[in-house]
Amino acid sequence: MTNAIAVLGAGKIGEALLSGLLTGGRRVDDLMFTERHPERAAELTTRYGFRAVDVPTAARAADVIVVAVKPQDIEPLLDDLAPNLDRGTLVVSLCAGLPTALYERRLPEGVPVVRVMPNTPMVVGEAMSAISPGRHATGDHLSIVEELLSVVGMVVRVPESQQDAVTALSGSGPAYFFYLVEAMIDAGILLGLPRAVAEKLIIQSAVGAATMLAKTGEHPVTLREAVTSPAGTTIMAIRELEKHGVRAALLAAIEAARDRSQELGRQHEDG
Ligand SMILES: NC(=O)C1=CN([C@@H]2O[C@H](COP(=O)(O)OP(=O)(O)OC[C@H]3O[C@@H](n4cnc5c(N)ncnc54)[C@H](O)[C@@H]3O)[C@@H](O)[C@H]2O)C=CC1
Ligand SMILES: O=C(O)[C@@H]1CCC=N1
Repeated sequence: MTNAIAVLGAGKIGEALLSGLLTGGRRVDDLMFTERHPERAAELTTRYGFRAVDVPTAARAADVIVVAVKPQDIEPLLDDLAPNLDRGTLVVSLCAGLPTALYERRLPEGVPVVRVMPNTPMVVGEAMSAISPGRHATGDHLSIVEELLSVVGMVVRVPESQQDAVTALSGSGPAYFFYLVEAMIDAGILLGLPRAVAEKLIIQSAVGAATMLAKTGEHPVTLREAVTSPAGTTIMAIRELEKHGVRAALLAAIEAARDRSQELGRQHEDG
């Protein structure tokens, strides 16, 4: 088991990972972070007891460095990290779009890098994380990352060439479900239901449907067909969804997210 872990950038994902590792049995003394906003750093230290450190301390003390800043903030962070990093330290990037080659170019020669695309259900231990090795990452490095992330959800290995698609699908995916739930609650309001009732009905339906998908192993089409009675209510709704191009909208939306992930990577090609 790796010992010390440092998260660089303790925002939503950084906090979710650190708190998940703590809940999963890691010692608080082995969990540290850097954060550019002092109020945010104080908040995390007060809430969990994690140590706020600077980049040189993180680089010296940690076996694994997890980069969790926005892709747009990566350049100054790499400037800080490069002169301090030991080539044996494993670097794990959670940043959308950023290729392992960027880190390999900017950090000491031979540093192992693993690219990860997690998602926010990490806060409830239900993340979906996809991991890919960079040029110097071995099977052992992948196992270390798998062990770390399996505490906060499921982990799959994918080739790095698939990471932009993964980002569009599962990285952003929770937002699509939240958007759908939000719209369905609005529909409840349209039909005259009290908001609290509409919320309860839709959220439990979402939980139930997700649990059926995860537990029965049935194909989504089979599960939908079981709800769709001949000349019943569901088929009337499905006809409207088809008429309004919801399926095509989803395909186009996810393609746009994939394109944006690729673009974020290209913005750092000369870095
Ligand atoms: N939010 C999401 O659903 C997901 C985010 N990601 C990726 O995770 C990364 C973090 O995303 P969020 O947590 O949502 O962003 P966030 O904005 O909540 O967190 C980023 C944190 O990094 C800090 N920061 C920025 N530059 C820094 C520096 N040089 N040193 C120390 N701290 C610094 C910021 O103050 C902020 O607290 C992004 O690269 C994003 O692409 C990946 C999967 C899902
Ligand atoms: O929207 C974003 O760029 C990040 C990456 C995946 C989910 N959130």
